[in-house]
Amino acid sequence: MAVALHVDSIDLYYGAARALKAVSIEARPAAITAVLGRNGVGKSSLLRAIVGVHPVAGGEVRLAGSALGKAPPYRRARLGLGYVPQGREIFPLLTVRENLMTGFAALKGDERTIPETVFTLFPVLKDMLARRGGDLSGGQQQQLAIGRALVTRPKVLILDEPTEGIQPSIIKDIGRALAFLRDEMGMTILLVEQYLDFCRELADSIYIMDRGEILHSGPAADLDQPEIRRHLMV
Ligand SMILES: Nc1ncnc2c1ncn2[C@@H]1O[C@H](COP(=O)(O)OP(=O)(O)OP(=O)(O)O)[C@@H](O)[C@H]1O
Repeated sequence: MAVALHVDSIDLYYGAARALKAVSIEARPAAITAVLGRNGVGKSSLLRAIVGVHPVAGGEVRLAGSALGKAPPYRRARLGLGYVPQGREIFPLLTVRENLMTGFAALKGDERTIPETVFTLFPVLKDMLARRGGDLSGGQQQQLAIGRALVTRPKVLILDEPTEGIQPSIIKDIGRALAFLRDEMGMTILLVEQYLDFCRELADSIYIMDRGEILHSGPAADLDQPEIRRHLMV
């Protein structure tokens, strides 16, 4: 069943520096929501707060209406949050199969299998199951990181700059995979990005962030507005 993710007015600090200021967003069920903004505006911090790897100082994250409170990351994974972190965080010395199996930690014993969808979406992973994660290209590692998140059977898939440093052909594969997960599996997807064209083609709705705050929200077509494009230029 498709579920929504709500972020209500969260604050996040690094020491005395406030990185998120009363940020509220909604990721609608079976839709792709993109958060855009320049370097350092707080996009990764927002995702880290949602998945519970950094504590919030105020506000609330709700999954399918239930507040997550102070639930640690492993519990959020069990409740249905899948996370693909920035930089992918593949284990370089583990094989592709072992990297995928690290997702089993979020599953009950009888659910510990790699879903066939992972290999349908990313056939290269099947060919490379016995290879070490560190031997894969950046794009293949990104596919592996998404595959590992899918192993946990997420209701909401959260991705931190999935196109960063990746060649165009693999960006297309990743875009197609995300569209399939939304359209055919009803998955709720939240991603942060700096690549405008990727978001314009793929996203249903967008948020624009600046200095820890949400400046604008609307349909992805808003990315065509000159004012918004100017704002996102580095
Ligand atoms: N561990 C940390 N300790 C202190 N400050 C941090 C830490 N992580 C991030 N920051 C600061 O918080 C702010 C937001 O960073 P964040 O990584 O969330 O931004 P971002 O929009 O994801 O940028 P990028 O695209 O570069 O990842 C920045 O000013 C950054 O320097």
